[in-house]
Amino acid sequence: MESHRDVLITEVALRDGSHAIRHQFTVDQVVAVAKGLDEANVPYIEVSHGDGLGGSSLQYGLSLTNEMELIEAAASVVKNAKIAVLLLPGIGTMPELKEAASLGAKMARIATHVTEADVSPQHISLAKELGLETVGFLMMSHMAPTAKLVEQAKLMESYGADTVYVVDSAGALLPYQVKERIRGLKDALTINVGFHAHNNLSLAMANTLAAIEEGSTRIDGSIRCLGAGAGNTQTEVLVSVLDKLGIQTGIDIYKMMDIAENIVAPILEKPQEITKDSLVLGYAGVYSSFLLHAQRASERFGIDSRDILIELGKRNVVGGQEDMILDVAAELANAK
Ligand SMILES: C[C@H](O)CC(=O)C(=O)O
Ligand SMILES: [Mn+2]
Repeated sequence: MESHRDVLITEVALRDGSHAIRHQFTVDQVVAVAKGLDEANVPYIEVSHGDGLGGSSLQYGLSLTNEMELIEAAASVVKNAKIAVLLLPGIGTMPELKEAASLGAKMARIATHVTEADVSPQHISLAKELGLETVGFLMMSHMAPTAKLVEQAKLMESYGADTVYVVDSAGALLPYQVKERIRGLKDALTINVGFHAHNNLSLAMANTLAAIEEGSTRIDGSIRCLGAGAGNTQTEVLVSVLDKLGIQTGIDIYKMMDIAENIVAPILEKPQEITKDSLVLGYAGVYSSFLLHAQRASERFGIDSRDILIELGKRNVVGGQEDMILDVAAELANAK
């Protein structure tokens, strides 16, 4: 029997968490996590390279395992959960989306920078043609005022998306800003509104609750906080908090705690915490997935990683401009 769910959770550790472990997921790890999440009755499980389909590259980081193998493996072990994939037009291609669907993906999340929804119509249409549940994912949502965000979300709705997400890629939004954005979308759209948080300012839970209060019914979390930067809203904590609030997710809390402790914690290269660098991501409004790249550039050029991140924030650098991390570090080193 289908569980009643007030809020539908998408677990993103097997995609956003890929950034945190340098895209080194193995098939065994993905199978163990996906199987556990399915048994805990998580409705959606996202599996891809951290930067989505086709992300494995020198620019974004090479994957240990071909993501299609990971998607196929996850799809083969889940009984009820739907496997989701992320696709950034310009990184992932239509053939890759078709391949992911043929391997068992049931949801496509088409991600663009918050002001660039107009690069997504073909990908959203294809996802719909393939029979996939389709989400528009507006990244770096802190960089646009609510009116702009609403305009862009309406474009995605007009292309056929079933849901549009406000994505706080940098973990830079404050609760009142989340409320304003979700309320704007709820007032203007007829489709579902989702929210994806990062915990760089320790606000992922507060922001997620603010989003739900304003009517967001699609929410992302990462178990054990396995996501870019300081991670996302910690899923097992979120389902416990929502349960206390009387908000049904249909997810088994004990099972989630056990998977977090026994399966996911050993995958983490180090425990997820808010380090000085992840704090600066949120403070400066820098894309969470830049964290490890900036730390590597810091070692290579002998520059404080915080200075690199602050400078990237001043330059309003967005996803896809990872090459700027090296440029900025080199410039700062030359200026020393
Ligand atoms: C490609 C990004 O990692 C997508 C995402 O999770 C975000 O913007 O946040
Ligand atoms: Mn993210």
